[in-house]
Amino acid sequence: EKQIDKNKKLKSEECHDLCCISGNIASGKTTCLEYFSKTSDIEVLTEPVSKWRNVQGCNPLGLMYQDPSRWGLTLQTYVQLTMLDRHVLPMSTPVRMMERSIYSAKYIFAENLYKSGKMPEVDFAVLSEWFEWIIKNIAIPVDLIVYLQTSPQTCYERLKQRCRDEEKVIPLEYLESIHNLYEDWLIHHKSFEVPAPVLVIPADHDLKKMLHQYEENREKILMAHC
Ligand SMILES: Nc1ncnc2c1ncn2[C@@H]1O[C@H](COP(=O)(O)OP(=O)(O)O)[C@@H](O)[C@H]1O
Ligand SMILES: Nc1ccn([C@H]2C[C@H](O)[C@@H](COP(=O)(O)O)O2)c(=O)n1
Repeated sequence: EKQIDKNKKLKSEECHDLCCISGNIASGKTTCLEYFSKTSDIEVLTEPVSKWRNVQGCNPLGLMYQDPSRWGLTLQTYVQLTMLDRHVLPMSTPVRMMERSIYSAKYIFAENLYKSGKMPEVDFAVLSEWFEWIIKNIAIPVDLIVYLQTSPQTCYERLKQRCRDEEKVIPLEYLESIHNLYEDWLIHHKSFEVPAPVLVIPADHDLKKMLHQYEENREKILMAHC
């Protein structure tokens, strides 16, 4: 409750809009953000994937895909830190669009590692305590979650096309698990509290149709505040 109060206070005082673009791996989040980045007065923050691939010369993303039981906590701790860093950056424009959030890192990716038996219980407990501490003590306001809803098969095809080295080992089943966790969280409300209203955009379509849908939803996305 305290957290909700804090969020409201921050929102009414500053009247800024934070919209998180969420969805499965390779669902088109970065492409969507690139499109909106051409609009003035919008700040776009993509996920800091380059950091996850290179922290002081090490590659926790690659290590996690090679051996999730050993490196899952390492990656997710670093993801949590870098996402928090994104959330607390002071806003300099009326609207910020951000790729995913600290919530999806925990509720989707950490949860998936744990539920699939690839993250040991003690690792999950430590990560969970960190997460709970953060959301209790630091205001992380989100005004809107835009969910790019895709089929896992579409993501699998786009993932192969993108061809990121670390992700070559990802099977379709992994994308299906991530998809189910997103659906349970944002559509069926069966898992965790959703921190903001959700706008669902069907995202299996070709780029032309996607850009058309972004235009159709522009107002809703940019005017989620106040
Ligand atoms: N609507 C679309 N149709 C076909 N390919 C797409 C579409 N949107 C994105 N892509 C391509 O799919 C890959 C993943 O897209 P990206 O925006 O990087 O996804 P994400 O940021 O969600 O991981 C990229 O190669 C991108 O060019
Ligand atoms: N909490 C997270 C967030 C992301 N990842 C992985 C998934 C992808 O391989 C990569 C970047 O995701 P994308 O922006 O392409 O959807 O990072 C993770 O393992 N844990």
